Amino acid sequence: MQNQTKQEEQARVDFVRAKLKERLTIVKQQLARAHRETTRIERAYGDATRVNITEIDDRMETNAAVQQQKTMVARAVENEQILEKEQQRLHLLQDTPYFGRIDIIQDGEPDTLYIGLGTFIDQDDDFLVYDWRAPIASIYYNGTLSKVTYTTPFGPETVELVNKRQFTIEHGRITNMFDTDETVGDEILQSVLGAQSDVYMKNIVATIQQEQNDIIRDTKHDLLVVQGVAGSGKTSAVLQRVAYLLYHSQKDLDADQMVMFSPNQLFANYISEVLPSLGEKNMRQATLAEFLGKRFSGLHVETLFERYERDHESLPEAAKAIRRYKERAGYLDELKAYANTPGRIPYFIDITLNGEVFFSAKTITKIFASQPAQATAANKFLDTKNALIKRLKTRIKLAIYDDWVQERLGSLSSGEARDILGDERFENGEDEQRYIATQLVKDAFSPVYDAIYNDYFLDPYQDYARFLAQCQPPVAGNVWAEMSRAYQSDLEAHILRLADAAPVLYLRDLIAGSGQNHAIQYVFIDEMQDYSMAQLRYLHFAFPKAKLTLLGDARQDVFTTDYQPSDFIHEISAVFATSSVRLINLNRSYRSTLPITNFAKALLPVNDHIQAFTRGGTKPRLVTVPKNAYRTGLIRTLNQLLETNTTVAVLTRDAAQAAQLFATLQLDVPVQLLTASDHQLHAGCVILPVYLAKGLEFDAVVGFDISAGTYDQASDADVLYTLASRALHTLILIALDRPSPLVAALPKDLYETIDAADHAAASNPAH
Ligand SMILES: Nc1ncnc2c1ncn2[C@@H]1O[C@H](COP(=O)(O)OP(=O)(O)OP(=O)(O)O)[C@@H](O)[C@H]1O
Repeated sequence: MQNQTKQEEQARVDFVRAKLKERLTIVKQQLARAHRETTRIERAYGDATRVNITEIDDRMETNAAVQQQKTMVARAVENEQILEKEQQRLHLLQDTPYFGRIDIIQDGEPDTLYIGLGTFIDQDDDFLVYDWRAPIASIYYNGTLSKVTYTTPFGPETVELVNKRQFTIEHGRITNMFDTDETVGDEILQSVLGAQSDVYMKNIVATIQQEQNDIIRDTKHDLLVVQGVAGSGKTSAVLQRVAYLLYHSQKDLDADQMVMFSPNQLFANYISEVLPSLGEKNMRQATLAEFLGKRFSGLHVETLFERYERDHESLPEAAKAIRRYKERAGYLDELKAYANTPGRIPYFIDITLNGEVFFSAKTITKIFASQPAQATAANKFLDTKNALIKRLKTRIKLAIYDDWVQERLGSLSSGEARDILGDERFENGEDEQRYIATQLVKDAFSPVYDAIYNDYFLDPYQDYARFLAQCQPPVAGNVWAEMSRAYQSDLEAHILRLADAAPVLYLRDLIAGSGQNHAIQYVFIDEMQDYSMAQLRYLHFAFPKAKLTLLGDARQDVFTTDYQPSDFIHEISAVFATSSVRLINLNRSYRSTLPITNFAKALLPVNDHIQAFTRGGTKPRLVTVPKNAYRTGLIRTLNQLLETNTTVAVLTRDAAQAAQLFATLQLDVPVQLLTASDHQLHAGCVILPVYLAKGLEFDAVVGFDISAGTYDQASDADVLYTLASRALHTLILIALDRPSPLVAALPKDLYETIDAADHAAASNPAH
């Protein structure tokens, strides 16, 4: 591009930055003033009004004056928050005010628009920068040079796009810029993808690709399913989608009303910087294990990782069949029918107080059974609860004349009596005594109240056991009975297996009428292939108002290949049959170099759809070494890789192998072991089992023990594919004794081989 153009563009960058600086000074002053104002109002009206704006809820407030003061505080706080957000946006724009420019002709008038992380308007109301999420900015991502139509809140608009320019601006200097007629050209993408990785994921706003833009801007569908090959930007697109949705529903949507289910805590941490880098708050994040664990107090719900490690030892055919049976969406339908069977009584247990039965299971059963037979279980349950509360109240009234109460009354000090009375005043001593006696009884009976309120009289675990007993099992009766026994003995050890967790929760929620969160508006599920249909159905039930975005890759099915057929997409559409569904396929893989993507895709039996992004690099290396002589070579390799790479990962088959390898290497390589309970990724060299690396990426990946015996089964191809596709620039596979047949069978031109003798000699000349 001509020098003069570049100078002109640089002059504009300088101009915008100067304006930004001016504005920032003003906003800082305004913010300081606003803060003083908030403090002043809060002080003036005292503690009663010191509220967080989000706490201004629908609690009844009788005192109108206080209400008015609260509104004033809320307004002041809100004003401060708006200014804070603006300050944050201006800071974001300082280094890189924008990354794109479009020249358009609209209604015969030429116009030039610059696109950046946020809108910036000067005092003359000129738009110096447009937010990348503004309707007109979609032209930048979607349009080629011609007439283009974009959607506005008032309907479609058509303009002519005459030029599109991309910039890389660092610390206010344009380091790269060029015009393109493609959607978003390859050159800048090349340099972004060629860079070293970080321990945090970066945002991709400057280089969003057209098909990713569709995911980001879809607001029409209740269910968006993104099936994308490894490294195709599913996670990236979905995070920009969150930012997009927050921008477009500023008034009605808060980040707290969005939940992202992440595959593990490392991943949650890895993506945690993307939204803040876009000037937005992070949405809520949870792993499925955390979500389930919170709902079962006192029980440990088996995690996917624990199950994977256990399966790895043995997974008999019958166990697979049982798991498939329980993980169907239909299993939950059967549970629902079971829960609402007319005349059926859930499994109730006694409510006890101090070791004595207070309300027996028999009494509770009678109350439940007396409800209209056709009512739902939840309605009957609610009526039962109300009836129990009523009976409790009667028991309290009667109990105040019991001896123990009268004795307690007699021995109360005047201080204790005053504490109980609080602000209550009575006309005569008798009423006062009755009040105090009632409070004493209420206090003594409070465990009963808690038990009723918290549904402790329902035993969903045993109720589920009864359900199991009446199922039409997919295996022989004695095998099913054995599973039921194992379920009971696990319960005694306070363990609930993963396949039973969502069903037990569902049963409990159906009966107790609980477990649904109506406030959540969006749920995002990453690595959807790791979820069973039953779990997805349960999440749909738990967040009934939420629109869902599911993303995943059926080919990175590390956890379930052993027993699940993979027509996932078909099934999923059936599970959410009532919603408006859109399926988007992402087939272009951006993460890895061309040789690594070509190698990874060759591992899969069906791979024609995977398109590699053409970024050059060295071929993957397969090093075969004797089983007991890998150490020296591996140490050398890792130390070498660390010289030129920010992140290096050694990926093992399971956690035990990772721990063992760590113990072997830790004295000679600066290396860290990562386990399922870790939250934080580190730069440098890490060792972790491959399943924990899902969703993550590293400059260099060393696959350890890619040997015959470790990766033998056809289904292991998915695990190897996941492993290989974690690498951005370098992939090295270490086979012990003999390489995995899955790799050995690949065309030889896809990788380089280094044989044992060379490796041993190169790694350890003393040998
Ligand atoms: N449009 C883009 N511009 C720049 N980088 C991109 C783009 N799309 C994807 N990438 C990069 O490609 C890599 C993979 O992206 P991401 O992790 O979102 O993919 P994914 O489909 O979720 O991967 P996987 O399923 O393998 O975990 C990341 O480094 C991301 O920054």
